[in-house]
Amino acid sequence: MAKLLVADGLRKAFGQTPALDGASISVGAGEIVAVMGPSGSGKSTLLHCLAGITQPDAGKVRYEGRKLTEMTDRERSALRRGKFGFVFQFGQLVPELTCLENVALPLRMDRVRRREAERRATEWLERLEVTDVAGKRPGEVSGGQGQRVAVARALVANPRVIFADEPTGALDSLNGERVMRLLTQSARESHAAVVLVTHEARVASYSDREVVVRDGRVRDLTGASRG
Ligand SMILES: Nc1ncnc2c1ncn2[C@@H]1O[C@H](COP(=O)(O)OP(=O)(O)OP(=O)(O)O)[C@@H](O)[C@H]1O
Repeated sequence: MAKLLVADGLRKAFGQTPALDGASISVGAGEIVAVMGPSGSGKSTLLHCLAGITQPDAGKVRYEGRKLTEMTDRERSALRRGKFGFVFQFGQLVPELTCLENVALPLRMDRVRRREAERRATEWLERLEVTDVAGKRPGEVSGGQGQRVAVARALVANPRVIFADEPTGALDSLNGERVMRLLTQSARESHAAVVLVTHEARVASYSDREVVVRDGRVRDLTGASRG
């Protein structure tokens, strides 16, 4: 499989605390990878480095062969806006905007006209089974609905990689399953890769491949099980 995103030998410390200690991982186009591991092992830091949000102290991240770690901040933000989508534990929707406007926002930032942006946002609300909340503000919807809106927003601009950090962490198991089913189904239909940080085996089971981060390093479970 062609490798879309490759990180090699990432190191990152916060003061005296090492978060990553030589972490390497690669993600193929359209591949869904679950990143598991104990609390504090470096999962979120790894995700932030892969997404170009955090600069590692050492090591390289390449997206389609281009080194994120050597881009200017401006180039990195352009790449994030154009190619990446994000879903966090708490939807992080803009509270003043309706759910429809939240989903349309990435398109509006790309200068898509309002009517077209809202038409495409409406399609995504339909796919995520949340058309009924289109006119509501995030404060007026349930946790599960809010996460489905956040997934719609992450996918609306046709990203190549979705970064999801504990996307079901604040949901009960039924809503968590629904979010995971819709997230992975939509990503597969869009041929988007997913980097999914989770500590729940049930959530990780939606992925194609599981890796474990321990003490700032990555172990590929698939490779380990082969011997
Ligand atoms: N911004 C920061 N400032 C200081 N220390 C940090 C920061 N971010 C992470 N760390 C530290 O780096 C280490 C790895 O943190 P990280 O959040 O990547 O782990 P995690 O595996 O995602 O944990 P969890 O499952 O609890 O979210 C931890 O010791 C953490 O306390």
